[in-house]
Amino acid sequence: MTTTELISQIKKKKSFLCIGLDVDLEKIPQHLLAKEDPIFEFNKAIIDATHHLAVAYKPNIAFYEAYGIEGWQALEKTISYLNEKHPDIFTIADAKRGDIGNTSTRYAKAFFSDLNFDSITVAPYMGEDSVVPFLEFENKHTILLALTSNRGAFDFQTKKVDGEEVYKKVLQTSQTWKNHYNLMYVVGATKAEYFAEIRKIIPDSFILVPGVGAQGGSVAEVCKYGLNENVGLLINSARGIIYASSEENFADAAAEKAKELQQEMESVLEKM
Ligand SMILES: O=c1ccn([C@@H]2O[C@H](COP(=O)(O)O)[C@@H](O)[C@H]2O)c(=O)[nH]1
Repeated sequence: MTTTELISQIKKKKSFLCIGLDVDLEKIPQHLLAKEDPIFEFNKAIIDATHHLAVAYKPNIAFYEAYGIEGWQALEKTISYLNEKHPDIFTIADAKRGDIGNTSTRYAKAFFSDLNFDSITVAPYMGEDSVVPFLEFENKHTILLALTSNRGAFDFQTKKVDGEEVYKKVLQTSQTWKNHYNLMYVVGATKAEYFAEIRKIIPDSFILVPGVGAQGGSVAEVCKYGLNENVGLLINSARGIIYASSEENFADAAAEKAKELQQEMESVLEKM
């Protein structure tokens, strides 16, 4: 999907909501465990109930790898279902990959060519040659970790090197790389006070913002300085939506939570 198509979906749905598909068999409604593929059945029900409220879905790959071959097959079925039934939805493989160049090339092939995700999260720690192989794919997006939502973000990302915070160096330096127009960035909702500084460095880029809901971040605080003229934000919530209920009505309960976030986003967009 192109960035222009993503922006047009945001305007059409009046939403910049991304729903995290982080499936935990201990948290899903127990009646689904009797099905042949409980992970896929859970995802399908959540997608069917919420696709009109969200512009993106983000399965975190760890939640699928943790279930071995069955988890991987459920991931394949989920991305195929999204691509076939909802080709207008932006898909994010939250895989946090990145390695020496020839290895990154294989990761890019797996997630972009084989699974056909629109985007993947990548860690910048190994530098330019570990990221550029992902950027070579046209109309695929590489979402670089800049300032993450967790406490550990303060261990390295906000530390200064040569007078500048590491996360700022990540933003500035990556903007000089080949095909940098395929970059987006991760900034946590729990770091809302950093958005004004971040927008000075990357005014036009899309930012994926995890950390609302279960981690306590606020949509309003993120939007204050995070929005740009094309909206430029994808705000993610996983547990706060998908585990709203563990009863049979779980998908309706998820849709209610998604609707609350979508309506908050719609009123933000109306004021732009
Ligand atoms: O900085 C980051 C980067 C990624 N994540 C991921 O986003 C979701 C958040 O889930 P919630 O249940 O809404 O808290 C999850 O997959 C994380 O691994 C993040 O939280 N922070």
